[in-house]
Amino acid sequence: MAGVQVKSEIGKLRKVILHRPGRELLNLTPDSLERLLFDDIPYLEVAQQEHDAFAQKLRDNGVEVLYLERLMADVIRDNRQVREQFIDQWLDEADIHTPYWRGLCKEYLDSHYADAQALVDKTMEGMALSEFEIDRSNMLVDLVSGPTEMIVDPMPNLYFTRDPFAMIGNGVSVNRMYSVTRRRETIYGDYIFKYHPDFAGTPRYYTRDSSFRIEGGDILNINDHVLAIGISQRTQPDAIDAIAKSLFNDETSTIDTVLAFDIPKSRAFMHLDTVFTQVDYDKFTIHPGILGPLTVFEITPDGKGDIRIKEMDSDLESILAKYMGHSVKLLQCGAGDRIAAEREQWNDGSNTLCIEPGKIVVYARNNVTNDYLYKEGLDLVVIPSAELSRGRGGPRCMSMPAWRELLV
Ligand SMILES: NC(=O)NCCC[C@H](N)C(=O)O
Repeated sequence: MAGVQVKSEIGKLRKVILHRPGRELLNLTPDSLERLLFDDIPYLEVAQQEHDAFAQKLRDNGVEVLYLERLMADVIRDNRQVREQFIDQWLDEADIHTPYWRGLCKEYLDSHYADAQALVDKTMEGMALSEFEIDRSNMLVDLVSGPTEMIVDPMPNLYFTRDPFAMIGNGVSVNRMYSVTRRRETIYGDYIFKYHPDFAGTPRYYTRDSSFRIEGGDILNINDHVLAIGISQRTQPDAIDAIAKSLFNDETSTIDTVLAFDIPKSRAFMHLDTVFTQVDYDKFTIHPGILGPLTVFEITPDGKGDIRIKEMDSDLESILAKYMGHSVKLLQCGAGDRIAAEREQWNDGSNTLCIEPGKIVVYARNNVTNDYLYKEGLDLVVIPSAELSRGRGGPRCMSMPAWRELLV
């Protein structure tokens, strides 16, 4: 199973990429929360226990669990040149204010982080001013900085491996992220898809240096011909035009239709998968809040290397039925209770990870939605969620499938 294969949202999951939350969460402070896209500070030890329980449930269901941080360490472990290149790129993008501090950071990494795994973990954790024991009496900027000042920000959102890159069929979109804080996350994917023996050579349909923003949470593989992408707070329509062209003109891709779902642009609905995920051949979870305002556009090749766009004028069920070839049922988060829907939506009640048709991983805390999904015949793999949910992402956000069995 070298390379990637993701031609649906529901085919039996065989291989997945996760990131175990690490010390980067310890560098969240009340003042940095908003900028770093968190609403509260998770208790790391418990978040790790919950994440380990998630990974174990996946293994118990026959899924090979790969960790982003280990794949990245594999890439640099025995390759001095790639290691140097990685450090330089990470420093270049770390928003370090002066060449003097860049030099100090490089020296610090070289002298303290010879071990590949320790180095990768450190790049994720960030660097605090307090780690450097140097005379700062000649630098006004350092003297006025508070003790929690970070020289390099942490990357606390890394455990949402869904977003920085996304598998589409046998290829990958390495994304340009919406926020400054998440932009550096794609460095890891870039290196893994360039240099890791299991992933090098995977066709790329989008690159991190593109002009427009797109995130993996907006990308849903409906089947091997149809891809759905959210126009959301995170993903710009221009990026969807670009990726559609790239998919239609690349002979490794079988996608011939992209459906662009125009969802409200807000934090509660940040990605399409925050409000809409497939759970079975003919079932989707959905947040009722998007049903009214949803507009869907169909994008197809025009036969001359460009694209043709058509606004769909039917309801979501009819649109999905048209492209899937059978009727579908939409299962509403909160089971029809609007307050439960909004509360559980905030904790990713619609953001399930399907591990085979009809079997989904869900957060324990969304009990109203979960009871309803259970009564609708779904097989639920329930995971603890007190701390993980503070980052505003659920089981789908916390996982990037690398291999799913094809549907028969
Ligand atoms: N696909 C997703 O909805 N991912 C969740 C990302 C949460 C993260 N705190 C963010 O705001 O980007």
